[in-house]
Amino acid sequence: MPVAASLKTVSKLYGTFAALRKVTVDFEQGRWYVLLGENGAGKSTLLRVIAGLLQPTYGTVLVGEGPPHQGRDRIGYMSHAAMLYDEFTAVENLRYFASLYRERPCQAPEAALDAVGLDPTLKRPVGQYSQGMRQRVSLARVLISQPELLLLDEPFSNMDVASARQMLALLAAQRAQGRTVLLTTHQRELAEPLADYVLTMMAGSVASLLATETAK
Ligand SMILES: Nc1ncnc2c1ncn2[C@@H]1O[C@H](COP(=O)(O)OP(=O)(O)OP(=O)(O)O)[C@@H](O)[C@H]1O
Repeated sequence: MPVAASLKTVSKLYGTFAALRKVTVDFEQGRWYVLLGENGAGKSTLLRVIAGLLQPTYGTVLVGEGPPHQGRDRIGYMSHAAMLYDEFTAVENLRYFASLYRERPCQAPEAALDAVGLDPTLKRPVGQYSQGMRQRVSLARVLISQPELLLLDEPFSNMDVASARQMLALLAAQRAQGRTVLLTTHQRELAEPLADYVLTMMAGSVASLLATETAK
């Protein structure tokens, strides 16, 4: 099975505190991983290291064949913070983000919004959107460049269950197209039924990596 991302003895230290401790794990291409663990277990740090936003203190991270910054265009990262321009409409936000990808064909902003269940004709700036709507725009921002590796940090944290389920269906469609999804959540009952693997972190280490029925 080809590997989308791989970590070898990766540690991330803040002073003497280890947010990640000697993490070694391969993420197979086209699979869906749910990352679980208590607050502070290191889930966000793991995603940020794979996204190339954090440099590990020790160890090696590969995305495909190379380091994360080489594969940057192939990665879609969605953090807790929405990373949107509040004074712009959703279409304007997406048009701007799409313009940052020079080498990569992007979806039309309207199509990306439609795909996440938002009305592309809304003229309100996203600063006036509800949190759930902002998260949909964030997901559209991530999906617009059609990345092969999706790193999603708590994508449904402020959503109602119906919206979260819609978003999960959308992500399932991404996976069906061969994309790899790594998703952290505290709502395991929502995401776990669709996942191939459940990775549980504890105090900066991988406590377990278990295949679900879906993976078999
Ligand atoms: N810049 C930083 N400086 C010092 N400590 C940090 C820094 N960033 C993260 N940490 C610490 O590293 C640990 C892991 O944080 P991380 O955000 O990866 O956890 P998490 O599993 O994603 O938690 P949550 O579920 O609360 O988001 C935490 O104890 C956090 O306080």
